[in-house]
Amino acid sequence: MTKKRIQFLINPISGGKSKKGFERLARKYLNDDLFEASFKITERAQHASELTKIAIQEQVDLVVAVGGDGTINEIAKELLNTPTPLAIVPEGSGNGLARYLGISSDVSQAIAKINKGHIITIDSGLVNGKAFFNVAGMGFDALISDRFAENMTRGPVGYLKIVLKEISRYKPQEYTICIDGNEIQREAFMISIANSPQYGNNAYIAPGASVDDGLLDVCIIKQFPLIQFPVMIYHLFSRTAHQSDYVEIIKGKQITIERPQRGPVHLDGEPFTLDKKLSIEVLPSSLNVVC
Ligand SMILES: Nc1ncnc2c1ncn2[C@@H]1O[C@H](COP(=O)(O)OP(=O)(O)OP(=O)(O)O)[C@@H](O)[C@H]1O
Repeated sequence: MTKKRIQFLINPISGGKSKKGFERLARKYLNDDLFEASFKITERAQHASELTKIAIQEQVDLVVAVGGDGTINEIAKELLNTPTPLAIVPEGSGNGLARYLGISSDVSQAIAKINKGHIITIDSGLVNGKAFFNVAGMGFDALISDRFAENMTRGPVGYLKIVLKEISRYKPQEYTICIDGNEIQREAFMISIANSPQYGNNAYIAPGASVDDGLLDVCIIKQFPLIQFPVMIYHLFSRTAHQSDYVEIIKGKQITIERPQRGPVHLDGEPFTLDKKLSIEVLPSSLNVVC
């Protein structure tokens, strides 16, 4: 039997965790009767995309993201609408998509899934032509991703520190939102567009979202009094965000959002600056994932 060629792409900084022993550990658990493995370490942002393009040219059978949602994004956007599946070894700070897909952060268990080779097809989303697979967002959400990217302390503690610093001075923005032809105006603290239910670390912004329903969940979070912050956090972690008076969730396929000016948007936690008008759409069944 010909062995499948598998390309591991390792983000050395994701999750603030050293991956020095990763290759040895992965080789220990990977079934070498089935796979011929190659390992590459990313050297900078977007390098995982470049390496994925090369893997596709070399007709590799499977590309593995060893990192968090940002690493997955860089790899998956190249695998989008190709037959080549993505596999994930969760090594990020939040691991939103991997947690939703039930992929363990334990390397032996994540590799066991690869050995089994069960593949599903999931939806993805586009914001002004840029792909996301977990959650995209604007407003406070995007500002935090921006700050987090510059931050030296990765992981949930670093994230929380930035949130606490920025939250008291953040001003909500006016948005005109059109979801499948229905236009609404909202003043919002932030808007998240969810393909899968959670940001990461089991913080569920869209408890009813599903990666294979052909829909995106538009989560509009209104400005809330600071004293309500612990209650908002409780809603996120108890999967009850939809029950909060400050959260409105509308499902849709074609979405446009217009804001006062060009500004930050995050795609799977990675910061970008995009136009004031955002065209968002779901790409149903567009990515194969081992899980
Ligand atoms: N060698 C490198 N040096 C610096 N940055 C890198 C390197 N390789 C990849 N990156 C960047 O690291 C960033 C963070 O990766 P990733 O999102 O996977 O981890 P995380 O933020 O810790 O996890 P999560 O997104 O699950 O919260 C990405 O923006 C990626 O482009």
